[in-house]
Amino acid sequence: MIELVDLSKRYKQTEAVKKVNLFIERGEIVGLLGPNGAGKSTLISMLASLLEPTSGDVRFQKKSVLRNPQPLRKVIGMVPQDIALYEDLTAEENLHFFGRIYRLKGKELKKKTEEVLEQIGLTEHRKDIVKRFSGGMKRRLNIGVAMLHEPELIIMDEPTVGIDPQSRNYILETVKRLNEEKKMTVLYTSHYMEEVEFLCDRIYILDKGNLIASGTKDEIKDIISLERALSIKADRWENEFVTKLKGNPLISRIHVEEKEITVIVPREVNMFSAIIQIAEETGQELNSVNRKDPTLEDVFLHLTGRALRD
Ligand SMILES: Nc1ncnc2c1ncn2[C@@H]1O[C@H](COP(=O)(O)OP(=O)(O)OP(=O)(O)O)[C@@H](O)[C@H]1O
Repeated sequence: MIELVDLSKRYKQTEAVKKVNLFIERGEIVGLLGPNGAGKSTLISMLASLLEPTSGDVRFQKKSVLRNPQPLRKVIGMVPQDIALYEDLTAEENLHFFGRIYRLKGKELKKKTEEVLEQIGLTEHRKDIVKRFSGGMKRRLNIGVAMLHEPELIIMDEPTVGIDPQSRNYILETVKRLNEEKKMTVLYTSHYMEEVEFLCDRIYILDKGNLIASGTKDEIKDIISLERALSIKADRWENEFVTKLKGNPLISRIHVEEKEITVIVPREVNMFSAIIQIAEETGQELNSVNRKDPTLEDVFLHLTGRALRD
């Protein structure tokens, strides 16, 4: 359906996107994963022909859209990161307003508005002023606006940032449902691994403007099949314990959080006893040491040496 070919964007000093190649097939949910500043917003703005690339091409049904973006624009619904709604209007009034921009009117506009309110779970709040909505409700309405003209492809730029868990789940379920029932193709960007793992058929991982991995979840997790991730848990860390782990030559990657340390080690090495020994030597009390099934988060740590949300 859509193909990006060697797509790049440079803003003065910053190379925000570097020669990215990516494709989206009809009916897929594709995840674009990367930490803040990785270039996700820049990439999807170029894909939606809202931003001109420095070089490379965007193709829709095998034709370049750079000179002729209209056919692509017609089938795209874009959910921006920033909420774009009229705060003093009700949910329904907002949908009517944006519906008219999409040239919907009369009975059709009414019908689409009702359908969208139902899909985003805001039917009961249709007459409420948006100003009084929670952050999560506003986001849901923002998604509703992008769905009014029944886009074939919906692009969502981190739609769950800064909202409560309940709204977040609601949004994730809605995306799944739209894909299954309406056969909507979805490009979903996020820096939350678990969202992408839950939703997406295929995943692209972007870091500092470069695509560093792509494939199905299993393919991506296979990247670290020669290694394994171990989780070490404790209430607090002794500095010396952490220093010794960091200095251990068998540990290729380490990520330290308040109560959990994740280490990546070669598959054939039995690190359990070594970790317990280091703990004994340094007076570190441990709650547990467990082998973890690799998550996409671990893959990112493996590939970049950094955690996604550092
Ligand atoms: N208009 C702009 N002018 C100059 N630099 C920019 C502009 N927009 C983005 N950048 C830079 O390009 C890089 C990629 O930014 P982008 O917003 O695409 O990343 P992102 O992955 O979407 O991150 P976030 O989740 O924080 O939005 C960053 O270094 C950013 O500072």
